Amino acid sequence: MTPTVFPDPESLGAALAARIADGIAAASAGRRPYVLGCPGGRSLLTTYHALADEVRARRLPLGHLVVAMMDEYAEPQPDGTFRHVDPSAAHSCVRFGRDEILRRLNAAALGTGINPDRFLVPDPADPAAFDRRIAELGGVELFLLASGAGDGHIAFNPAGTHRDAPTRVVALAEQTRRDNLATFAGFGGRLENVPRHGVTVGTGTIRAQSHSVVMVAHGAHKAEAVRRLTAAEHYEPDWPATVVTECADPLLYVDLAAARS
Ligand SMILES: O=C(O)[C@H](O)[C@@H](O)[C@H](O)[C@H](O)COP(=O)(O)O
Repeated sequence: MTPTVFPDPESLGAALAARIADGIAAASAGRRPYVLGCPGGRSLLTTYHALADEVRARRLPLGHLVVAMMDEYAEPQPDGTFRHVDPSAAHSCVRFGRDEILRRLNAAALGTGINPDRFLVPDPADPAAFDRRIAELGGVELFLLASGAGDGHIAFNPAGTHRDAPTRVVALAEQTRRDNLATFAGFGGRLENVPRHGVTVGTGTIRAQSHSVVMVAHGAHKAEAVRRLTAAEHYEPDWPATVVTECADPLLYVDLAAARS
């Protein structure tokens, strides 16, 4: 893939937010849903911030926007089932989505905000329901993507994931857990604080259900991710983020620091 290089994460976020805002406006005019696939973590923060600015400046209504979070940490229960971690936890992707996306965008929307039933998170009790709901909505208009720095995980899909994997509960790879120490400061840098399981959108779901994708990588620590993604011509299971190469209308947005190193 050929990356589009931006000077810094802020200019990257501004360009991507303008693209998303165009899509939301078009969907609103056409009275159809606009499903936006969203990672938690640091990579898309500048985009979410800039999107709030776009929503405010363009007075965008958000009634057609569906925010689909790509994953959440999960805890095993005594009966062998799993449930989401406490949504008030600092590392919860549900918390991240509510604070960094819903609350921010709703505060910027002058009129209609995001309907609470249009915030989707895969449920460890019924992961397949997430894929069904996405399909019912007509797919994901734009899936925002990020790559793990150390192992190329995408959402929580670990190295070795099959390209057609559905949304499901997974055991987190140790390197994914190590990468996520940096993603969520609330772990206090202690690996034992990082949960061992998660519910994740599948690589197959991302491939089959996305109408377009933008993979974002910024910072010198993402240099290896950028190297792997630019070199990839097809899906490479040892770096699951390479699934981006097999998605419809894929783009790779990076900053100078990630591109240079
Ligand atoms: O946190 C999540 O929702 C994702 O599961 C995870 O895959 C994340 O996107 C990457 O670990 C990159 O994280 P950063 O963007 O913080 O580098």
